[in-house]
Amino acid sequence: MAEQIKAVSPAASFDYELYEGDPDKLRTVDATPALPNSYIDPASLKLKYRIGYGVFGDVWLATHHQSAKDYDEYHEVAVKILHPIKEDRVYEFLRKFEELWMNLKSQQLQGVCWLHGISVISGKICIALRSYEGSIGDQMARLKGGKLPLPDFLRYGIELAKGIQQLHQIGVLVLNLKPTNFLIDEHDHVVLGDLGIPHLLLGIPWRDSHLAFRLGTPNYMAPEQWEPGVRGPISYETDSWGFACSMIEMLTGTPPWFGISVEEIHYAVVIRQEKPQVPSGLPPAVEDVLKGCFEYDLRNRPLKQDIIQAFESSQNAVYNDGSWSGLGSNLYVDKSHYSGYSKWFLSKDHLQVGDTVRSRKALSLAVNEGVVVGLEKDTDRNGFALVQVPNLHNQLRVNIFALERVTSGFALGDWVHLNKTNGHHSSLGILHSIQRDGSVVVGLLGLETPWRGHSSELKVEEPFLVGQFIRLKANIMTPQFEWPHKRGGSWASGRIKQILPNGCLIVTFPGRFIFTDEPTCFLANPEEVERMSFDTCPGIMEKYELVEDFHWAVRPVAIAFGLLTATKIGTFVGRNVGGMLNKRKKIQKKHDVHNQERQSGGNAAWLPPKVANILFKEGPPISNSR
Ligand SMILES: Nc1ncnc2c1ncn2[C@@H]1O[C@H](COP(=O)(O)OP(=O)(O)OP(=O)(O)O)[C@@H](O)[C@H]1O
Repeated sequence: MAEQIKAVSPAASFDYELYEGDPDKLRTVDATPALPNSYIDPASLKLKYRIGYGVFGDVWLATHHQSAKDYDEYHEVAVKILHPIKEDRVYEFLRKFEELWMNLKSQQLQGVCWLHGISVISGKICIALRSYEGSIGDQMARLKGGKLPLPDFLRYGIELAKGIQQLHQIGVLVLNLKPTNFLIDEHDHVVLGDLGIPHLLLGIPWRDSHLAFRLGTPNYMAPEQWEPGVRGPISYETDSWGFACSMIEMLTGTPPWFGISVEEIHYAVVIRQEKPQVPSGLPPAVEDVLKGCFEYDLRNRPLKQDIIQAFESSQNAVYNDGSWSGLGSNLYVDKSHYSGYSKWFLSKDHLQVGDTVRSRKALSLAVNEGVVVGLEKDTDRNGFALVQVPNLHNQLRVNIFALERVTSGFALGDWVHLNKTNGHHSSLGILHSIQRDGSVVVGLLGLETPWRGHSSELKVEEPFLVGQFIRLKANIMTPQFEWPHKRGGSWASGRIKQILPNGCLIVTFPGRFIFTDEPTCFLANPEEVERMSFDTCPGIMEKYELVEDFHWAVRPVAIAFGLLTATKIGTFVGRNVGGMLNKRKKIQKKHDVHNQERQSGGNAAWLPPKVANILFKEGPPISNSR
């Protein structure tokens, strides 16, 4: 494949000359797939001038010449010229693009920009789009303060959310949502100008190894987007984060994390888990849904449907001057979290009559397993279900948020193990979704996007829980992630602080004293660790070591306590032994005195006679030996 691509990619440094070779060379070698339908002959594209540049490449204005027997047309197009990718991967990109192109042509999506096709010029991928009036970014640049008025913000927000939803429906993630990628047509409607270029580039490296590949533009990237194989997977809710970042910029005129370096953004978003600030004064439903888009765990974020609903409900309540009546928008303001699940998480799965259900694990409700026999109104958000529980005469009326659906023995959030293991990624992960037909989506460490399969390929595993103590399994010599040692050189034991959606564990080591410049949290592959508990620790030493792992202060305190105890015992023993010796000495002395008295005739010369009489009233017979 590399040979064919080389045929269309002379290694000349790119200026804006067109490829002059034979595009048919792409299909010369045996078994090479034919040129994709979306392929544009580079000779038919005439680049005019550059109109923009970004993270993934430049945008040029160009003309696209199309001719056949009965027509000869020139279209003005915008050509996105990507940075060069590895030559042997160009065909892979063309194939992925073709899939997208076919989907778009068959679906006629309204909310996304019109694609003319794709070409390869001087070895660079060129995506030809319809030329629009400009972008929202351009419009903002012309406005005072760069802020859009609230009615425009809501209207564009709805159109964009619908466009994103359409792309999601054909399985495409945008991953590069930002105002410069929102294009405006002649009727002032907005469409998505980036149809998931980062998604198409997933796993395809740049030719220039110095060019950092990022799955998006840093200011708008969700935490899982920075390293999806580690903190992923990326999924539809990843675009909710990017959408909310863009909305904030449209409202305030400033992108989130403005003015700070890429490294600092990464540290703030991924490590410190900070969220962009949502401006106040918005209709409550919009504020609520935007805040929901910044949940660290993507499963807790709203989907596009929720966003559209919140924006539409608020649109009716907003006047042209930007003020809003508050009517209609309060309906959706419910900030409740059920034991760590956001309402967005809970509303993703709708119960139906006939579903097997059980209480959510974190709740102490007594429904082990039952069947839904009835649903009350408004079950999407806040309804109640009637549940028939075996051996119970009456049905239970339970808030639907307190219940989870169980299908083939699995429920959302279960820890699961793939029956077939694969060396490329972990086989232990977390169930993100299960349909009633058994199709499942699982988050697995090492996979950038969710694993999709059937429940018959999984088994339920004992869950890891936040707060649990863990250690590396004995057979792990080189863990996937850095793992600290104890002073003696053996692996330290840690405590689970957080569990990522792919099962990757964030672990702290409270038994280690941390110096300011040392990391406090470490990552762990759940397949490489085992749980520790007092009961399973075999000996008293192991139990003590577990206690030491609770806090770094345990050991010094234990040593201090030991020293104190030793000192006390020493003092105690010392005193007692000393006391006994003293007593003995006294008795001895008494005897000596006694003897002396006896020897001195019963009267100590130094004692008054009365006292001596008392002391020695039972004294020995008086002798006068001196
Ligand atoms: N199809 C188009 N029609 C008209 N103008 C366009 C089109 N595509 C892009 N532009 C213009 O080019 C500008 C920059 O687009 P470009 O996509 O290069 O920048 P970016 O979005 O910052 O980068 P990237 O998408 O690489 O992250 C846009 O703001 C817009 O003015």
